[in-house]
Amino acid sequence: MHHEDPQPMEFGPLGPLKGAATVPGDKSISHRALMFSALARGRSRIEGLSGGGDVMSTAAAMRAMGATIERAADGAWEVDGVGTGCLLQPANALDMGNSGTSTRLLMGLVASHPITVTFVGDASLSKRPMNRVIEPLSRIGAEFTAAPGGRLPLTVRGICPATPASHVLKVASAQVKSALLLAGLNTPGETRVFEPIPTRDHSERMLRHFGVDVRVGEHDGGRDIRLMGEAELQARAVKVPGDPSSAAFLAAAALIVPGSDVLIQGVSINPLRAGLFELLQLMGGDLVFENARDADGEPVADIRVRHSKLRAVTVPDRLVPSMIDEFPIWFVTAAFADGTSRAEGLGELRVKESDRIAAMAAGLAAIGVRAEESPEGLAIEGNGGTPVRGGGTIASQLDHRIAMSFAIAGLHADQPIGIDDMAPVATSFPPFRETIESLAA
Ligand SMILES: O=C(O)C1=C[C@@H](OP(=O)(O)O)[C@@H](O)[C@H](O)C1
Ligand SMILES: C=C(OP(=O)(O)O)C(=O)O
Repeated sequence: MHHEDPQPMEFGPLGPLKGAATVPGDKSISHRALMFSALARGRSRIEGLSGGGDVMSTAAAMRAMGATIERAADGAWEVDGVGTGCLLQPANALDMGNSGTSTRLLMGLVASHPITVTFVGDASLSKRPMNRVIEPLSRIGAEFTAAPGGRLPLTVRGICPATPASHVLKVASAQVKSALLLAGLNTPGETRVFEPIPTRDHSERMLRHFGVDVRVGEHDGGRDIRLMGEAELQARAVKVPGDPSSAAFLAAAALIVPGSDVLIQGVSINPLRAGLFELLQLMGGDLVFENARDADGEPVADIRVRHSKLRAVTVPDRLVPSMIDEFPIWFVTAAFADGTSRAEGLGELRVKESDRIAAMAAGLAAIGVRAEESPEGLAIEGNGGTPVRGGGTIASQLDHRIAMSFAIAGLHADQPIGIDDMAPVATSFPPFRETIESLAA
């Protein structure tokens, strides 16, 4: 495990943001592209993979279990996979860094292979709950030992052949859903997952792209997913679209900084990821999708965003899962709207890289924004679009999204906002600062 030196930084006004920008490849899709190509037999090629630290944790883990993963001269990644059922016993514990997605999906993959794997992670990841994956994976026969409360460090003893199961998700979590589907790949027969509330469906879409028999039915507002094991994945070419969760920061910046007009190119607008964009439109934000197209089964568009006068809004429940990672930057955006904005049903935010409700409430108070925390929500008093007071130093708590959210607030503040540590931003958006500066130039 590496501990990087903290990188304190200040963010103040930079002038209107103008012109075009791109964002790193989608983090969720990148994890899956690496895992599936590492499991396929033959050579896959991935274009647009995220270079963020979380995705590199997945790459290192798949290498440790036998895949060859190399960067080609043109920047694409080439992966030689091992074949389903043929993951190798890694020599050492797998270091998942800051990445919940890597940890939970790989726990599922390992669960149906005849190997024993220990997962470790940084201080943030070591606080996050893993029982949500341990419990259903125990039903297929895998065995676990974990730190108290079902946390990392954690060891999975996989079972082969595993017993196929039919699961009903207790939390709306694409990570739990995906862990169970990935366990199903090397399990004989049918693995079934019912999610009462639909979550991001990148695993289902990409498994089909790799030739796996995955069927999705809809009933009672939920989704019933059936996967047929033991699945032979076919090596494929994958194009990873831009990350909407990274684009969210640029879109928010353009909306709140007067005079801005920005085009964010090639972003995934998967309906189960695009909740924030719809919400910003509901608030009166001038945000439109241009040139909508398809990239290997994922919908993609360029997103044009201009500075706008925003109205406060109460977040409709139906949008919550499709903007789950965007709440920190939405809270900041709401601070510039006219009136008090509210969101409830956000209990999951308390178990992300930080407690994102508490971290945002504390940070907003520090920059002069009134916000009121409830057990599962936050209400934010907006100022109608004037600069926030700013000043102070934000504790980013090893959470990239907290750090980036307050950096954006600094772009429309009377006094610059200090962030105690911008290093975590490299987990998802390494060129964050450069991208903002290039739009301001
Ligand atoms: O499946 C995924 O790629 C992710 C699912 C979400 O987590 P949960 O499954 O915990 O909701 C999200 O917050 C995370 O950033 C990525
Ligand atoms: C929650 C996040 O990621 P993960 O769960 O993979 O750490 C995130 O990127 O906001």
